[in-house]
Amino acid sequence: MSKNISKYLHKEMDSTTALNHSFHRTKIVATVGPACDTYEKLLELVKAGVNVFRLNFSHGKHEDKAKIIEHIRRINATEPVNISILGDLQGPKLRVGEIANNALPVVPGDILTFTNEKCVGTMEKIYVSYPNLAGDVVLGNKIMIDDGKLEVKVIEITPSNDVKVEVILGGVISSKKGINLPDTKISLPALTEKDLEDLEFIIDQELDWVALSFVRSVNDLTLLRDKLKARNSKSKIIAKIEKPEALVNIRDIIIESDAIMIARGDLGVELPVEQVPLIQRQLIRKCRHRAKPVIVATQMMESMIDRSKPNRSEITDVANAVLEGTDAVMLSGETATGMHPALVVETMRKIILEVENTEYRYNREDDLIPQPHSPSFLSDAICYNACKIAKDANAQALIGMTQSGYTAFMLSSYRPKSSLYIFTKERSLVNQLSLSWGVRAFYYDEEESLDNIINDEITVLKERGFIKSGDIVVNTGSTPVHLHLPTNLLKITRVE
Ligand SMILES: Nc1ncnc2c1ncn2[C@@H]1O[C@H](COP(=O)(O)OP(=O)(O)OP(=O)(O)O)[C@@H](O)[C@H]1O
Ligand SMILES: CC(=O)C(=O)O
Ligand SMILES: [K+]
Ligand SMILES: [Mg+2]
Repeated sequence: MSKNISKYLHKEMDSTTALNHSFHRTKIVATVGPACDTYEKLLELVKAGVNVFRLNFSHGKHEDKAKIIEHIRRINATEPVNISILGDLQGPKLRVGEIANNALPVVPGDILTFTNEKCVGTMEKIYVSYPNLAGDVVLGNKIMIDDGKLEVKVIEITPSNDVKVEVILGGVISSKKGINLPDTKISLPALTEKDLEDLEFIIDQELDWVALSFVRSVNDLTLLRDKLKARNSKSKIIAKIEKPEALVNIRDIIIESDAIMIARGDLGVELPVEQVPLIQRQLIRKCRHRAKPVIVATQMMESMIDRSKPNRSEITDVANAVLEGTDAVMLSGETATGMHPALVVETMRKIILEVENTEYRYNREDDLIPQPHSPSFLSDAICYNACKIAKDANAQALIGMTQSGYTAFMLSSYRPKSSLYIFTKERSLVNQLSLSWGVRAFYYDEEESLDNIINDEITVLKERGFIKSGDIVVNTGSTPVHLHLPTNLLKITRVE
């Protein structure tokens, strides 16, 4: 064992031993809001099983977010966990302004007028936060309000650039509700002025993941990537899939992003909602093939916002997402504004564990083989065969090393039955990998020799009780160590 091993033994361990619950391999993302934004509440959620906290920049102020970030960092510093933080940008989302008395009931046949001049919304006029609405829509276009709960149709564009619409599906319009224009090409930039300000904050705060809403093309991602690079940010990018345009370009979008979120809320408004289940299934498959983490989001446990038990359909939704092989499942209003944030997380974790502990179809090396023409074919072949050998030898653990994260995401993408431990000297990755299926990450920066490194890794895991004498473990690594090459080595060991 190399001399500094003890320094790795104090903190960089997974949450399971210390928090005394079994490790769920499908990760849980929870949105932070007024219902859970104190230190105590956040800690409670972590203990219930949260791996990643999402800060939604569509709501709330920077100063409140800064406090939440401080709380989460304190939890990471004092508890044996590596909770990741995800900043979710609002993106080019249109919203109505303030509505008089926060409620405007409308019925089919009513005529409304959308204007870009600020006003309190009434039957007379409703403010929409988008100067080019009249320029972008054409007669007959549908406009959805409040995630599609209400629907209107464009009947007139006035000389003063107001948009008159007829109500098709009635309901109550309240302040600040989102608007979707499924048949209109919006001419808003991928990163609005608000997004750019929020991004500065996200970079300053060194958040682990930044999610870009309403991604339409690879260009949107390149724009964000360049902004991050310009400031030497290590934040990784999540492309939120919630526009039909994204589906057309999905191959390139997956390749260019670090992870994908299936944002079913807006997605189900932007295209026929009955298409969402199969899109979800296909996106998860495609992401696994490209070794990119994927999150299933929105309304997973919606009824628990104000009830203490989920619907049967929600339980089945979470279970099916796990069976489809998603990396993570996400909670929004359930934890942000709901009545039972910790109970929702705990319930979700139980559903995940039940499926994971009884369903062994994870190892999927048969349906994912390395592509011989890929630039990373050689290291892909190592990862593929590491998983295959781990399965054949019934290995207790698969142990990978990574600097870019690539090997971790690749090993994880096979959803191996063996436990997956990742060692990295890249501090930012230790938290970032909390999003990735099955991964438990450790900080480790020795570079003496690969023999020592592998010995250390096995020792750390043995000291923690993750593996014991007689267990078989499979290690991946890279040699010569000091050259930092992509993964090129595979070793199988019986633990002494
Ligand atoms: N500070 C806050 N952070 C997050 N959500 C909040 C906050 N305050 C209130 N909420 C409410 O909690 C719910 C959170 O759900 P979610 O994050 O999906 O919001 P949304 O507006 O539907 O999402 P998006 O803008 O990403 O489409 C929303 O209904 C929102 O109104
Ligand atoms: C999460 C999100 O943005 C959505 O579901 O639309
Ligand atoms: K958002
Ligand atoms: Mg959305």
